[in-house]
Amino acid sequence: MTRPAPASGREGSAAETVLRADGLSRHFGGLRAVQDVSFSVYAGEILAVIGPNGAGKTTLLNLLSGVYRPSAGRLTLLGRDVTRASMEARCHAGLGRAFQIVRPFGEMTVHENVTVGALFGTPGMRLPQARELAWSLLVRTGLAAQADRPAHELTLLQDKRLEVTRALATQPKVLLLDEVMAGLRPAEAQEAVALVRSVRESGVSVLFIEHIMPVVRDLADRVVVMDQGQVLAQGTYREVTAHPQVVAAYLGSDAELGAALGETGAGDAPAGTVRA
Ligand SMILES: Nc1ncnc2c1ncn2[C@@H]1O[C@H](COP(=O)(O)OP(=O)(O)OP(=O)(O)O)[C@@H](O)[C@H]1O
Repeated sequence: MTRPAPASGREGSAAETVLRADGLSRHFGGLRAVQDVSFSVYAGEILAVIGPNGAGKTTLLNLLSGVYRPSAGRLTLLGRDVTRASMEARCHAGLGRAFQIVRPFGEMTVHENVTVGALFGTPGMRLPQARELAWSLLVRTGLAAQADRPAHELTLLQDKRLEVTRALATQPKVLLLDEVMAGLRPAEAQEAVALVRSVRESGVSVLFIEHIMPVVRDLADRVVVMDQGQVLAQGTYREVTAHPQVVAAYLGSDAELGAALGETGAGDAPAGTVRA
């Protein structure tokens, strides 16, 4: 499936759909944590998923990566139905994930940690090849100087770099990021933003969950807003932050985020393409 490229400065060419959710739902007993969620991630795109606490963002990420099976709906990765596929099968099919809480193998070196990611991500990859791939990725993500240090010695920002590098070592076409900016100081968050941009430049699409609105504004080509398990709006940052229901959802739940929305001057923005 193709459509015009997202609003990211690459208009004029058609963009391939790399990940497509159709009517994804996940219920826990009577609780509809995710309800009939549909969206696409396009090649070369950075897509943010935002929403107030409890909106269903993490559950959605768990549905995408295969931690949970959906109660209903369908997930397509690079044209292939992966709705029932295991986490491992999704990883091998091109889906990578980096977690908010980083859990490297602390006693292993940084280079060994990434090598494990490479071996896991590509069945049949030989050790020398995995070590070489790990090294090239560490150079790219700015961790080469730490390559021989035990992972437990890293700073929080370096930990996050390692988490992203390990995920990249599985050679994904789409990378899922779960609040990777959490806990970072503003200057560190800027470095992490640059890292995510470089991931995209390397040809990997990115879907990220984030609470820090300036990061969403700076990084996302498009934004999917969730509330109470459903998609409230999707569009560019300006479009979704101009959407009255989005503003209401945030102001009703989180004053800080509401203020962040206000700071965009969103009331002036056109809301024409936002779908509620
Ligand atoms: N394993 C589970 N069992 C039961 N309920 C769950 C489970 N996981 C999530 N929920 C519920 O589903 C709803 C959505 O939770 P989820 O963690 O996906 O939201 P979120 O948008 O990621 O929130 P936050 O921003 O606070 O992390 C919440 O009401 C939560 O309590």
